[in-house]
Amino acid sequence: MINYDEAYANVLSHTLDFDQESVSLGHCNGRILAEDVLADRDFPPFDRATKDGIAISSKGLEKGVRTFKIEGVASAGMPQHTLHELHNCIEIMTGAVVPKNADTVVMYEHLNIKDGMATLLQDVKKAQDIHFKGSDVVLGTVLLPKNTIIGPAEIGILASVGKSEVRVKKTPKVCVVSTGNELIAVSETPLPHQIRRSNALSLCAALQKEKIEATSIHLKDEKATIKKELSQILKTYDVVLLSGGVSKGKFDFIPEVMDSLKVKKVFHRVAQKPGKPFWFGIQPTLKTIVFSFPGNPVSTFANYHVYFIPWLCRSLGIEISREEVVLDGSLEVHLPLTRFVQVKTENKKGVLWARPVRENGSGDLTSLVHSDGFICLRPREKAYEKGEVVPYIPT
Ligand SMILES: Nc1nc2c(c(=O)[nH]1)N[C@H]1C(S)=C(S)[C@@H](COP(=O)(O)OP(=O)(O)OC[C@H]3O[C@@H](n4cnc5c(N)ncnc54)[C@H](O)[C@@H]3O)O[C@H]1N2
Ligand code: MOO
Repeated sequence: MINYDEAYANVLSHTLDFDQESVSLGHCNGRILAEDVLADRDFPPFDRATKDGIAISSKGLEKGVRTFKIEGVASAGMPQHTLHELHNCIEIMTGAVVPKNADTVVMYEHLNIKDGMATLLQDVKKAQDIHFKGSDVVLGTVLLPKNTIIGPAEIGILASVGKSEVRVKKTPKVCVVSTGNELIAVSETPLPHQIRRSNALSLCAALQKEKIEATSIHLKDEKATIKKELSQILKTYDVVLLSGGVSKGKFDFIPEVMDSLKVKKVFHRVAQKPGKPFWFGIQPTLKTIVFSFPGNPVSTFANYHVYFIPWLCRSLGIEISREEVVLDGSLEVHLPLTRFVQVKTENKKGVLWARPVRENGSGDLTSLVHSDGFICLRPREKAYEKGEVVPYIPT
């Protein structure tokens, strides 16, 4: 049995390199950018008025002009006007192009306008209230580097540089496979010895958060069926997430079937709780990665977040988030297991405290709704005390 750090390192050394695809701008939220996105023009692309008022030339000001004859009106969306006289002005609206020969804007509140003349009511600074061409960034600047996670702010930038189609990283094709004869469909009524299957639905929902629409399949604990189905699944998908059938039971066929399908075991069993019987491997010819999670709901859920999410981030070329919280309670961790403890976090005066939630073992899926993540407690003799900073894995 290997320890958590070894298991984690092994998982991360088997990442995949995903291809790229083009998706429409409206469908790229949450995806990973596969190209650098450059400014296709200066930002802003022209000298832009930032107030509604008048545009004047500072040369007129220098010559002592304080009352300006209104020559015309420039509104946003109009081509650039020209200011013809130093003692004239052009009324200008926010977002309009500052006229040629003008270099200063004065807002209406600082003016008295009467009979086609605008008089300054207070001192004016040259170049005020203009957002100058290229003052944010110049043409050719990298606005979004490759591997950026696309969110609402990024979509605004992509739109402004004309990307109606965006090159993004492909997400892996994932198949979620649950196993177990006791498991029935959600819509069925369980007999006393049966339970409704929930793990696959939880996993599919978690994958949706990563913009992955997984296929879900349930298999009975029959070796021949599992072998036949998995043989096809391995050929069709990049990643298989299994739940159940990996411990020591007489009907836990997954490790044996994997072996028969030439899926190379990277490791089986990790010194951790929950999720000790976790099996991880790769089919080298097909390059299919197999995460075979122990079936207890909390074990599946914890292993998905502890191992699969970092694996996905690394495969997609994005940073693995490493968070820390302050422990709000004391806990013992017996050797040699690393513990992933469900916690509920609370921000108290800018510090994120994590309080362990009440739970009843890895079969207790009801506890999962009371937590927002796991803290990772490596094994040590000394108990973990309130106030210690520990790694936190959000769920
Ligand atoms: N002799 C040993 N027995 C067990 C060991 C061990 O080391 N030696 N490890 C225990 C640990 S730890 C875990 S975790 C479980 C994992 O077992 P399996 O991966 O083989 O999972 P199953 O036996 O198929 O199921 C376990 C449990 O979870 C329920 N389950 C499974 N799939 C689902 C699902 N899709 N939705 C809801 N619930 C599910 C299943 O009904 C079982 O109750 O093994 C221990 N045993
Ligand atoms: O992997 Mo198990 O979760 O300790 O019941």
